Amino acid sequence: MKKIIIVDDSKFFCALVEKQIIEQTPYGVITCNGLEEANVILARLERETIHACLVSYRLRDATDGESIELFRSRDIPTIVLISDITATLRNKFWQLRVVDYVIKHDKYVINEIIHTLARLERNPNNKIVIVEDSRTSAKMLQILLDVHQYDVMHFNDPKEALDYVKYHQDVKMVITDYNMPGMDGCELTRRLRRIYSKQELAILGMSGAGQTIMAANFLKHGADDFIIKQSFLAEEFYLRINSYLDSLNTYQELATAASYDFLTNVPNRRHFFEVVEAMHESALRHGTPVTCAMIDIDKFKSVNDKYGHSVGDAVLREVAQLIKSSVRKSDVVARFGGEEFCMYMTGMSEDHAGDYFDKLRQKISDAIIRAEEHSLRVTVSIGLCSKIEHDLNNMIEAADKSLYQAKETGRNRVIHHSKLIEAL
Ligand SMILES: Nc1nc2c(ncn2[C@@H]2O[C@H](COP(=O)(O)OP(=O)(O)OP(=O)(O)O)[C@@H](O)[C@H]2O)c(=O)[nH]1
Repeated sequence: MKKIIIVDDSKFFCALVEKQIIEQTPYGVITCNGLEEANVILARLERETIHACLVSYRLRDATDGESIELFRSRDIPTIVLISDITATLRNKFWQLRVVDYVIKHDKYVINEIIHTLARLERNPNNKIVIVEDSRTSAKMLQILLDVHQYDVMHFNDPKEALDYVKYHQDVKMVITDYNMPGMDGCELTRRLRRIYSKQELAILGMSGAGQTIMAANFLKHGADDFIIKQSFLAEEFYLRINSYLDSLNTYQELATAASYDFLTNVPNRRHFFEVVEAMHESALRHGTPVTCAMIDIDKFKSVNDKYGHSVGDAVLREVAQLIKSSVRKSDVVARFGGEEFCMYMTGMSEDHAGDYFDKLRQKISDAIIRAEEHSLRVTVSIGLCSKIEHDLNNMIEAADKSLYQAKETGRNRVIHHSKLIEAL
């Protein structure tokens, strides 16, 4: 487990922050009450085991930020704790490349610290693309972004940047200069906005001083913000970048939460139809074989009755996991409600689909599910439909009918709609 090192004179403050970090983050904590102790502890630890440190600017045995220099000399992301800020200190902090400073007004400062630590953890997954043909300016941005642990890529050529961002949906932000060979920053912004909305990608325009119209130009072309290269404060830059990326991440988390089932972490019914309707249209156009499957856990009520609801939940999670681990990337599986899952797959013949789902049924019935102090097995019944219909709902209905017959004829079996015994 990676560690956060706290260096502060007050044992009370250290204990308070330690408790919150342990409760709210995946990190362990080491506390030190002065520079001397911090030196001893740092000598004992490998750099890779330290996630970040919280360091008081003024300590009894180091009154002028010497503790910050100690941690920065080992390249450890540093958050400074301070009672007041001045212009001189601000300058000093950014020269030392600290992640942030936090003013110790009251106990709510701890929320700010946790927030900053969470952001540091997330940032390696936040990819930022810099598009800038000036080496000096690109280097300066890279250094600033490295302090906050962002995943940074640099392009001199806007066309190459456009191609890269087009095919890499994990890029969260583009920071682009205006004057560049081949395509200016506003044009690049306009083209990127054709592909990505503001909820998917943040764009920050940049240009040199004296181009007052540039801010309006960039914003008009779809940028979220604009900075003047030589004159921005590092602190202001971080505040802007972090605020855009925080909003983007929150939006994406909400979108994921709205599309995924909370318990099993597979897509929900709504998301299933959003994705599958487009796939179904394409399959109809190209004559691709498709199969719809309804998968339902047998006698699931008795699992809840015998072991309790939380074991029932664990069984649902495990079955979802078994199904998910069997599907191909191109298949879509969703929880339709209760103990029922629906699956849509393309490109498999009816016979193959029968074999495939029989293997899945077998895999689930063989699995020993461990939940709380219990070990149990469950079976599933599966109904299939491979007769392509214009209306996707008709296929799902046919798969559902087959599932009903699988249940009626003994459960733990796969029934294909083409083999339905209509009398039942
Ligand atoms: N633990 C848990 N149980 C759920 C959840 N959603 C639905 N259920 C339970 O799933 C059970 C479904 O029971 P039934 O519809 O009678 O079906 P069954 O017992 O699986 O019987 P067959 O489908 O006929 O084999 C009910 O007891 C529901 O309360 C859930 O999210 N968690």
